[in-house]
Amino acid sequence: MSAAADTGSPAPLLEARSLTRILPAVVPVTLVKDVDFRIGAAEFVAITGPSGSGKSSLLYLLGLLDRPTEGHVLIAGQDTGDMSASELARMRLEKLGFVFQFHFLLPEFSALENVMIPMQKLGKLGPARQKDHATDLLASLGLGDFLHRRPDQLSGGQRQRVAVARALANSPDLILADEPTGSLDSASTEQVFESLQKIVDTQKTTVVAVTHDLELAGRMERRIHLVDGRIDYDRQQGSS
Ligand SMILES: Nc1ncnc2c1ncn2[C@@H]1O[C@H](COP(=O)(O)OP(=O)(O)OP(=O)(O)O)[C@@H](O)[C@H]1O
Repeated sequence: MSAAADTGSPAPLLEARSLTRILPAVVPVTLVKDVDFRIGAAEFVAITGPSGSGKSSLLYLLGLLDRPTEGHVLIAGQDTGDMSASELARMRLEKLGFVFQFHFLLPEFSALENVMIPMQKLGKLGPARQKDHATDLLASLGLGDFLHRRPDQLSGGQRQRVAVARALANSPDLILADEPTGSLDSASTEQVFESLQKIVDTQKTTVVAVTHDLELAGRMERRIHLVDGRIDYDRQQGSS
């Protein structure tokens, strides 16, 4: 049953219900334990916590890149627990965008071509419209003069903004970012942060970002703080 049916109100965009991930081993490793939250549209949320507290593991579960041992991830009220691998892949392509600490751009392709790749995979737009859309996205992130540069011809901050544009290519409802500014200097960090904030403000896309940077996390509207795989409710700030 969807969250919307439970409450009569619109389902949150992203919901974790008693989310738990335990790696089976002689001594099982608990990565995430009993995590619950609801995140709405156009929220900018930081996931913080010490090294090894489970931030990346949680993001992988939310991004449908890993499956929980117990509990549920709901996206727009839809429980992803019963979905097949191909249904999960489709949902990732249509509804989610990913940005990682390392940009993972394809080195032999230009910025424009890299941003067009998710559109080609989805197959909803023809080549001319893919190109127009990729051009608009890159221009909106201040990269209008760098469309035809390959990743090795861009600065770290520019590469990461191309990665943000690529994450936006299929107009996802939700961007999941794992340390998106982790390898950048302060000026590039600011540019990438402002790009993400702009997406939230203008496109009403929700952004959930793992970060070690507490100053940056403090500028996001809400923080989910993990300790040993669990939410530390004393340090969680913003709506729940
Ligand atoms: N495949 C694995 N096998 C064993 N332990 C693992 C595995 N993956 C993660 N862990 C452990 O699970 C815990 C959570 O890891 P995770 O990467 O989610 O933490 P994190 O908060 O993102 O850390 P960091 O801030 O250092 O990136 C850590 O203690 C880590 O060592």
